[in-house]
Amino acid sequence: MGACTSKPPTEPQAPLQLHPDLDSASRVMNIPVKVKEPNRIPETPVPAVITTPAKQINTTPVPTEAPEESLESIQVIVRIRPSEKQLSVVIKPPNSITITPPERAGPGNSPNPTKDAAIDYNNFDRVMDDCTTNEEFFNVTLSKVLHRCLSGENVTVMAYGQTGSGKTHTMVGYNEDPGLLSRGVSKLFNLLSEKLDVTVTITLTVLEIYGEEVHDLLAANSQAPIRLVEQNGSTTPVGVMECAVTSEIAANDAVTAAIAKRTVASTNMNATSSRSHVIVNFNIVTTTHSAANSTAPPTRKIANLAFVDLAGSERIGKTGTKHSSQTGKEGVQINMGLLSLSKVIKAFNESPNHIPYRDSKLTRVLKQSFGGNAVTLFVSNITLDPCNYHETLSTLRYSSMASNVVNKVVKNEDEVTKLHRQFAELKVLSKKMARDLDVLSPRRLKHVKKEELKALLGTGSVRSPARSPRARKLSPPKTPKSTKNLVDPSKSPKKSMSPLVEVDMNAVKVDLQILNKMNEMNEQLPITRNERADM
Ligand SMILES: Nc1ncnc2c1ncn2[C@@H]1O[C@H](COP(=O)(O)OP(=O)(O)OP(=O)(O)O)[C@@H](O)[C@H]1O
Repeated sequence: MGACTSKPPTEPQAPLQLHPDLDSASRVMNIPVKVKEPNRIPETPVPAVITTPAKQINTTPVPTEAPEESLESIQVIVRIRPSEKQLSVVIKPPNSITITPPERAGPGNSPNPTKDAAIDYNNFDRVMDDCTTNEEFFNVTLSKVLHRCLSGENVTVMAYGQTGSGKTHTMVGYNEDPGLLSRGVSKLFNLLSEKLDVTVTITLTVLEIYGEEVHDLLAANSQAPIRLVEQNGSTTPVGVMECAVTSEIAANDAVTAAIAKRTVASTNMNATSSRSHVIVNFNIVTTTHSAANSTAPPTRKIANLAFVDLAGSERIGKTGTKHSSQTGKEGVQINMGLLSLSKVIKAFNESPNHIPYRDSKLTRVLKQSFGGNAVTLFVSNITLDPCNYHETLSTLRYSSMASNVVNKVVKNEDEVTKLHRQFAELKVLSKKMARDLDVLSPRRLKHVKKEELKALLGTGSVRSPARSPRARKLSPPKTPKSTKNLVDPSKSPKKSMSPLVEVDMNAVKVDLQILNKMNEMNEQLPITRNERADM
């Protein structure tokens, strides 16, 4: 550790910022506002709304199957911030870290009770050491899952850890080394530029959770509290500004301007400490048209890409603030919000029947990312400075528990696409049903040749079903005469069949029941007689 060229941060770097129009003076505390060129990573000027001529469009029929649901654990990636003093650690790539406790855990901390007992964590998805650049970090994390947004899957990336551990550095970054946000936006637009058969619309919302208040950072009055409502199992903010973004530049500018309104303050632990949680949401609607059938409805997938930069947990004593000060009160509120998040994570491990999402605004807003419908990347930011030993252990403990949370990821489609899909499904089913019923109808059975029936029944020889002991055995006790001699198809081995009798045996079983019912009602008995006559 520590052999890399990146230096421990002595001077706080200027955060990635700031839009010239920023309206942050009233919210930013104790730090001067610096106006810089908005950060941009290499640009590909791609319009967000891409409409292609019909001839270039690929054939995409209406999907006839329900979207699959995949169960996926939250991916936890530990990132270590450079620091001058280092705890003794062993990192075993790619995913394990062992920490040896210091003799004393540092000023203000109690003596270490488990002296010399190294603590081993090996259930992370990845551990990235303090030499890792933002670019490398992006390449092994978000970059690998971003494409899933284009097929309608929600993706959340969130940074968690104590104050000053590098969450904003990871998420937002700096002009020279942009973070996951602008790298993610850049890659998203690059991916879209490669998709020629779709129309895409992207809208942006930016929320701040400050204490127990939710603010809309895109609104002119970003301090007006926003109400949350529960809708279809997830929490929706009411009346937030949605900004349509049509290019990478527009998206980055809008995000930079919004983040500049976030509340920050200077503490002993971090000169630009975030006093609120920020959630940047991109709502991505991808519409695919069918070139083969111009009357076919387009299919529409909807995904949410969320970047969550949490405020850091802090010990009021260490931050050098007073409980009664504004910064001290904010610290208490931040800790309370994070406590509710750790309770949610803990509940998945200890009492999964009740997950206390409703305990705070933070956990309500993040509900889909914990146990819900999202591919979640959980970045666990830590420092190895011995004086932060207990905080680092706590972060690792909760991160380890977070890796046990399983989400149900679905390819989201809009209501119209869903209805069309269900209608197409019904059509296929009803056709199949009609075909199966027709195969079993007395009229068709009369003409089924012996060989074909042999193949259908999967038997070496065809006997009169009435005389077959096997058939008798399989007949249900109260089967009406008319159908009791038909062999239960589920008991027959499935063999290849002639086209005439190409039929799903399970479907036949169901159809048999229907036939029985029909025969019961009509008191018709010709099937057995006809079969016997033919055989
Ligand atoms: N990987 C890193 N390499 C170099 N410097 C870093 C790294 N991570 C963090 N820093 C520096 O450490 C300081 C604190 O980082 P940052 O503001 O990202 O912490 P934070 O976890 O967001 O803190 P808070 O919760 O208080 O907002 C900043 O000056 C930042 O530049």
